[in-house]
Amino acid sequence: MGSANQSPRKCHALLPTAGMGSRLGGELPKQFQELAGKPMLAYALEAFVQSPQIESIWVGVSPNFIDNPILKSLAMGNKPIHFLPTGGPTRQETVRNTLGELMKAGIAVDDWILVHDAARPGITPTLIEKLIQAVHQSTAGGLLAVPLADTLKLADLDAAIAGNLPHAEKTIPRDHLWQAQTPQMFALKKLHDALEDAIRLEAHVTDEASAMELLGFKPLLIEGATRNFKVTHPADWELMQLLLSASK
Ligand SMILES: Nc1ccn([C@@H]2O[C@H](COP(=O)(O)OP(=O)(O)OP(=O)(O)O)[C@@H](O)[C@H]2O)c(=O)n1
Ligand SMILES: C[C@](O)(CO)[C@H](O)COP(=O)(O)O
Repeated sequence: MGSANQSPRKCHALLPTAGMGSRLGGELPKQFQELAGKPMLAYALEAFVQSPQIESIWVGVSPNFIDNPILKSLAMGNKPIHFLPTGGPTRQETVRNTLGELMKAGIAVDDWILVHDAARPGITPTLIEKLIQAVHQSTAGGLLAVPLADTLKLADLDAAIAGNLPHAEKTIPRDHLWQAQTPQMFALKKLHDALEDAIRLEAHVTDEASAMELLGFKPLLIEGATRNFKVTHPADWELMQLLLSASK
């Protein structure tokens, strides 16, 4: 397979950062809180700045946060990082709005966009390269993901309704089940239009791949890494702090 650099289709990163981080808590949204010495968002930005195939980086920010000085402190390297006030009430609206601005800015409609959660600071240039190499010649796009390792239990619904401890009702076969990570890599306009449809139809879409799947695409699943887990709860924050401190 040829190098991604030979592809006429360029690659760009898009980081949605308009979430509240309510499950983590704290004074600031989690992506702007200091984790092992710098704002959590800085780690993912660094990984994309260091990835030679990434041409430009676009960050979807809540309009309420766009003038915050933290954003200025995040400028780094010689690659353009564009902070845009495109944050919306849901992740998919933030991504859709930011993709719309990329098209207005003249990014080619079939360029590759790698959408990555600001809350996954464990991403590395090696994982980004692996995704691009595997996906850049596909038609459907693809995403990092990890095969499920644990045994899966379905809890009884009655207990959940009554507020009691749940019981295992049955075990669900985990064969062929993967946990979706990010980056998720799709063509700019195809992804924009897929998210637009999903939002209009109020479809249950929690990542870019699910919007593409609704249109019949079958995105490639490329094995990611445990270190690329999403920081959602306080226990994730503590674990990520240990990991990032140890990698310094
Ligand atoms: N309206 C939203 C909601 C989420 N995100 C972003 O989507 C990514 C994944 O979301 P998650 O980690 O679940 O973050 P929050 O929505 O902030 O978390 P919570 O549900 O705990 O508030 C994060 O980079 C987050 O900032 C976004 O840009 N716009
Ligand atoms: C995009 C994602 O990180 C893939 O695992 C995930 O779907 C985001 O989930 P959340 O519902 O915003 O927590």
